[in-house]
Amino acid sequence: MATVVPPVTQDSTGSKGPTAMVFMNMGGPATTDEVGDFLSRLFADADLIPLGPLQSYLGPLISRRRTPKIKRQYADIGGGSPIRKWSEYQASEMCKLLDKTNPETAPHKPYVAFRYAKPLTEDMYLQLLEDGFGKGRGGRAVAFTQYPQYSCSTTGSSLNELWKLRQRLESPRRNQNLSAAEAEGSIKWSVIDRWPTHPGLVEAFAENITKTLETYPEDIRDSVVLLYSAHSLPMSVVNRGDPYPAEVAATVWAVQQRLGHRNAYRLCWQSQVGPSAWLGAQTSDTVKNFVKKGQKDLILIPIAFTSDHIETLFEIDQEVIHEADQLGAEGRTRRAESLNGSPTFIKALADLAGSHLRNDEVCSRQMGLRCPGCKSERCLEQKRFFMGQGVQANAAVTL
Ligand SMILES: C=CC1=C(C)c2cc3[nH]c(cc4nc(cc5[nH]c(cc1n2)c(C)c5CCC(=O)O)C(CCC(=O)O)=C4C)c(C)c3C=C
Ligand code: FES
Ligand SMILES: [Fe+2]
Repeated sequence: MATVVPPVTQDSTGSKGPTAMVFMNMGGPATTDEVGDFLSRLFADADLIPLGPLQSYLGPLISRRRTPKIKRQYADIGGGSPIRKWSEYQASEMCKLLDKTNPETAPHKPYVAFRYAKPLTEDMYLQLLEDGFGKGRGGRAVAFTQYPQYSCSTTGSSLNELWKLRQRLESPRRNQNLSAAEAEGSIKWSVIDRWPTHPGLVEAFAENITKTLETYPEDIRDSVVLLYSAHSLPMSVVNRGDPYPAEVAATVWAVQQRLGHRNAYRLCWQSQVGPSAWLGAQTSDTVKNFVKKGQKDLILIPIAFTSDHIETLFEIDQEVIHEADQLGAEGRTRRAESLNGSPTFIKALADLAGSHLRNDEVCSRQMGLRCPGCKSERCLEQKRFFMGQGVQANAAVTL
């Protein structure tokens, strides 16, 4: 494989570098004016919201109808989502650590690829090519999902999009401008597809929970109930066999173990949208029930997202906790801080990425296995592509 023309000085380039570290996530509107575009991309995504043959008609209709309400929510949390700020910070701090721990793949260059907001996956890909990756010169890039637990509706959707753009921008079959030789030297992708029980992630959650526990008087601290809250899934996705509910539960169990099971806990699910059946118990009902029964000392812990977003800043802080107070919680229902800029969390990201790079991993074995109820050709093709990128090329890709 040809090497990339390094975009930085030769001195800092290791024998296998440079390496692009691409943080994948859903993204969020940076300003209230971007809410319409964000929702229209979200409702156009058949991997997240399958609307059948009417997707291109119904998607824009539903997104236009929801825009005013969601705009107000972003206005209430300060006018936009902080996800871009946190993602860029986390990625660049992680790359600084990797340059020290993994000099052979240095320099590590941070990129962010969002599914529904800027910078979009396409913006990231074009930037990679402009920076000297691909275009016949090869180079290595790691698609690092920022969802710790894998769902086909989140990480799966981002990987399908990445695979689609790779076909469009680098495949000789789709792009007549590329010769076969150039395609030979296209970007070598690997994927960090899930990390629900990474010890550093668990430590970072445990640290933030402990900080919040310490705001309660010592004599009642052990009787505070920990309410882990994750974005829910439609039951149709759960019943298809999506891995997310089991992986979220694995994170919760690992954090509970790290905390020594000193507090009782429940895992509950938030943010369901629309009239269909979603996985419960719902976070808001759970809090209301506990408070009504007299259990007011509750800590809400967002467990499936690594930075703040409307679901923490609006739904938990302004709706759920407000409701608890109205029912008499007297400020005793609180929220643990999101991971955001936690140095423990950033060290965990570097540790995870560092061993992925050192071990030349392609993706997890688990990624090859499709959901038992999956009928999507996109999933099949995407998995074939990413599984076939390296030494595991002949590993079971799936039916
Ligand atoms: C791990 C996190 C998430 C999963 C799993 C997830 C699945 C999922 N979401 C929808 C529909 C919507 N989600 C919306 C917003 C939204 N979703 C997540 C995370 C997960 N979603 C976040 C963090 C956000 C907010 C983004 C931010 O604040 O920056 C929305 C838009 C908001 C709204 O209209 O209410 C929709 C719609 C489905 C259908 C789904 C599983 C199939
Ligand atoms: S929906 Fe899970 S693999 Fe396709
Ligand atoms: Fe969502």
